Amino acid sequence: MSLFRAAGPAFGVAWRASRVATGGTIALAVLASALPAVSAWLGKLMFDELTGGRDSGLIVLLAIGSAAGLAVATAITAVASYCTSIVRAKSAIEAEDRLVGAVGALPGLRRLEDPAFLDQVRLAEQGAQEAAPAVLALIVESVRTVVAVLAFGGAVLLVWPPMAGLLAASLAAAAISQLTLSRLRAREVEAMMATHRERFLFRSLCSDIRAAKEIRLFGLADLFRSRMVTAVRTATASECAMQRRIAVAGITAAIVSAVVAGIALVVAATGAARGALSIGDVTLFTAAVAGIQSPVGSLLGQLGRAGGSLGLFKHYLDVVTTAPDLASGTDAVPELKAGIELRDVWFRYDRTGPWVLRGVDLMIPSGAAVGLVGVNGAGKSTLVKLLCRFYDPDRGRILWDGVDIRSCDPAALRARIGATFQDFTSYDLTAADNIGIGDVTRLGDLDRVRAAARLAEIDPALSALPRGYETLLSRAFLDVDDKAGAALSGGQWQRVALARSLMRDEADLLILDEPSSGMDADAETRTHEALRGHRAGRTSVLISHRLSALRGADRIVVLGGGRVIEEGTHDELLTAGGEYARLFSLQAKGYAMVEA
Ligand SMILES: Nc1ncnc2c1ncn2[C@@H]1O[C@H](COP(=O)(O)OP(=O)(O)OP(=O)(O)O)[C@@H](O)[C@H]1O
Repeated sequence: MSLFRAAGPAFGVAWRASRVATGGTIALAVLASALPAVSAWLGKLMFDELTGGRDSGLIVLLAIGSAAGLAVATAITAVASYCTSIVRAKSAIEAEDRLVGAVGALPGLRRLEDPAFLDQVRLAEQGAQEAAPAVLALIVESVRTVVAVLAFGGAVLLVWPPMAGLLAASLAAAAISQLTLSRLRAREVEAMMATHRERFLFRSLCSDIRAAKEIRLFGLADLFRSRMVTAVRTATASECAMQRRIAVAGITAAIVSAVVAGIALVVAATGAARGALSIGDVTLFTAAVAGIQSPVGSLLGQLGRAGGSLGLFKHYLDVVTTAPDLASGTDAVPELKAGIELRDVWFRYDRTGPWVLRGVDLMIPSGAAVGLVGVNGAGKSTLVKLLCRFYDPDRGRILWDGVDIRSCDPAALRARIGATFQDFTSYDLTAADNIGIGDVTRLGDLDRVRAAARLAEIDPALSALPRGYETLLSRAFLDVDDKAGAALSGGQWQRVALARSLMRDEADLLILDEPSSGMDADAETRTHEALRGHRAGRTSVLISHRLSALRGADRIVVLGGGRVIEEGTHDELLTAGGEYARLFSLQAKGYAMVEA
């Protein structure tokens, strides 16, 4: 998309954000633009009267009129700039809302795992803030310029026609250099994206509480600081080079316009000396040259700034119109009756990468508890992500009661699933919200929240917090009463995440990916017993490296080489003496050695 084709949508953002303020800004600009010409004309009449009729009453009136014209123009400009600030604030909300909405509405995870897309989102954020007010300012400057050129152009043509050509040539040269600069500026921002990303990464690492222990223990502070400084220096050097170009272009433009204004003065003065022009004509002519140069200069400056912002706004448009990363499915998802079946499912994260799943065939019967086992990297979490339809299989199908989930509305499918992911999120929210968001329809239902917390055995710890369930679970933000929030242990956070997934107590499918890896052995056993009771008769998929946690599962599935290599109950798999039996006896031996 060409730079200025993005101008229409950018103006659309301002217009939708506030029609009154946007329209008002433009209308006031038209008004304010005409006044300097009126003022200059009154000034010319005044000078002519001074050198001609010398009617002092008229002279005073013309002087007052000329000054009043300029004063009113200044007042209108101030009101217009107030309107612009409203447009700026409201269009930033409008654009940010749409941008965040578009990213949040992506149904899958693929785009968010693509660094190029993430860079584009960061550029889009910048474009979303700047483009609408920049385009509005460009329109205002254009209006000012057109009115000024029309109003003063006649005077210039009348006095010395070649002056119009001279002005046009100097202004065209400035326009070309501004446009080139604006393109360079936008390209520069894009090119420096990786450097800014690195700079941000190291800067945030240095103050991130989650990294603080390792940074201190491994003595990484200097390493990260120097990497950040290197990134900052690279970005600064490039920014300085760009500023040099802008300065050179600015100085050249200033010299050219001073020369043109000088020529105008010489032409007018010699004309007056020859008696061809009146003093009033001289003042009008020189005011006209300045009156055209000034708005055109501002317009060109704004053209440069708007060009840079529109370059970034193109990324905004790309992000907000980005195609969904999953084929659209719209079917409702009925309650699970028979079960979920994976039929010859193949999957890899990118087209050229290795296959993670290579033809998985698996039945998860409704009402059954299925345990998933496999070494690190076997694809257990990947399989779970496919069940939630964060990605679609590259080959094969996942059937929900016989219906391919590709045809289902992803949101409807996910509404039927409760899950604790291995890399769950610890939200900087209150304890109640941290659990309640597991079912946003019951976010404020404290009884439900506490029931889920009791199941996950975290209710006593949360009740004992200074503000109970209203305590902020964050060390990064202050509580409502300006006190630091509470910190939980790793295992306690895991229980909070588990409670969150249990908020959907009617979920057709509960997925628990290593839900108890951070819990002590007692707690793990109790938690699994409680979950078994709670989930009796409901479908669940449980992943755990501690095989004892899976003993009670109705069916245990072992993944290896991207396929299901064993399947059966705990006893059946032990009897079979395969991979599961090997892993189980290894763990049992470990416990026996500890006990001995
Ligand atoms: N988002 C991703 N992008 C690219 N590759 C990924 C991604 N997530 C996982 N992988 C790769 O897919 C493979 C399987 O990962 P997965 O997390 O499914 O394994 P897992 O069986 O759950 O392992 P673990 O027991 O360590 O949790 C790994 O080789 C991993 O590198």
